[in-house]
Amino acid sequence: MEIFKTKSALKAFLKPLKASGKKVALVPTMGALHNGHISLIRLAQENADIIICSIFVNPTQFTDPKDLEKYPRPIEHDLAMLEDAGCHGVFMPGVKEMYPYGADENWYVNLGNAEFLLEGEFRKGHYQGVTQIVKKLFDAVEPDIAMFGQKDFQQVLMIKKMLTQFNLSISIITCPIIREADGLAMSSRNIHLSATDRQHALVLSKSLQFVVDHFDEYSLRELEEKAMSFYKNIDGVELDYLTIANGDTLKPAQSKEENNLVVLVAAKVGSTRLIDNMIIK
Ligand SMILES: Nc1ncnc2c1ncn2[C@@H]1O[C@H](COP(=O)(O)OP(=O)(O)OP(=O)(O)O)[C@@H](O)[C@H]1O
Ligand SMILES: CC(C)(CO)[C@@H](O)C(=O)[O-]
Ligand code: BAL
Repeated sequence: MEIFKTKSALKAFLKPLKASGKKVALVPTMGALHNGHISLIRLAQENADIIICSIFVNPTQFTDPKDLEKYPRPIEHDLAMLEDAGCHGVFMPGVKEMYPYGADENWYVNLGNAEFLLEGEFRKGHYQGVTQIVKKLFDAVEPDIAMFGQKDFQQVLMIKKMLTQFNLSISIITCPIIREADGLAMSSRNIHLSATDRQHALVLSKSLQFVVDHFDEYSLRELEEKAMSFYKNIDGVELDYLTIANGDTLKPAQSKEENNLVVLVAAKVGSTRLIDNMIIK
């Protein structure tokens, strides 16, 4: 497995492989890898010849400086996991390599109204940061396909909008959410959960599962109310949103007859903010 710190070294590695017709997949991450990330690598292997994983904790998508500061960075462990998984190359640039003129670049990606809903409401400017760095990673790798997790449901929509704006023909593959045995969605931030938080965090997947399991029994708003009531009286858990939304617009669903429905949640558990979602249909 090769490690690249610069775009030019990465491009030099990929050039002959692309020239010989190899299909390249990019798996963008912020490191602190877990089995959710490895599932993205595995799916990439089924769909491409050369797998590049990027590890870059992108400062511009963090709206809370403390969140950025304490984001886990176990790089030796990450590299061992990627080597084991059979990844071909790891791109781990420094901040200067990605933002040579400073991180406050003054450009804008038109992401439509959904940019400002859900995560966009609680993390202002987050999706500008995400889509700008993903555009830079796409420019560096020029992959045929790129893998993203359904766990960041809104992120996938925003990245598809960015592709449209820049007329990029990269195929985006959305990978299912990998969960711990008890239902908690794997996340790099789970490491910050205390033993009590870890138990309390199960409320996210349980409330989503309730909506999926009881979808035929109640109205949309009743389902949301009942799922939100799971969060009452749990010490240290603070719900940001729980909504049944249209999976294309992310606006609250208006009818159970809509085709693409998803239930999404974000909550602070102790000092750790977690997100999760389940596709209803
Ligand atoms: N449990 C999971 N199952 C499938 N994909 C996942 C899972 N967790 C993260 N991913 C995906 O892995 C990619 C990299 O995510 P990232 O490095 O931010 O990890 P993370 O676990 O989501 O961390 P955090 O949520 O704490 O930022 C994203 O496309 C993300 O959606
Ligand atoms: C896509 C991404 C790597 C961009 O920094 C990040 O948002 C993530 O890990 O989901
Ligand atoms: N996985 C999403 C990246 C973030 O929370 O910033």
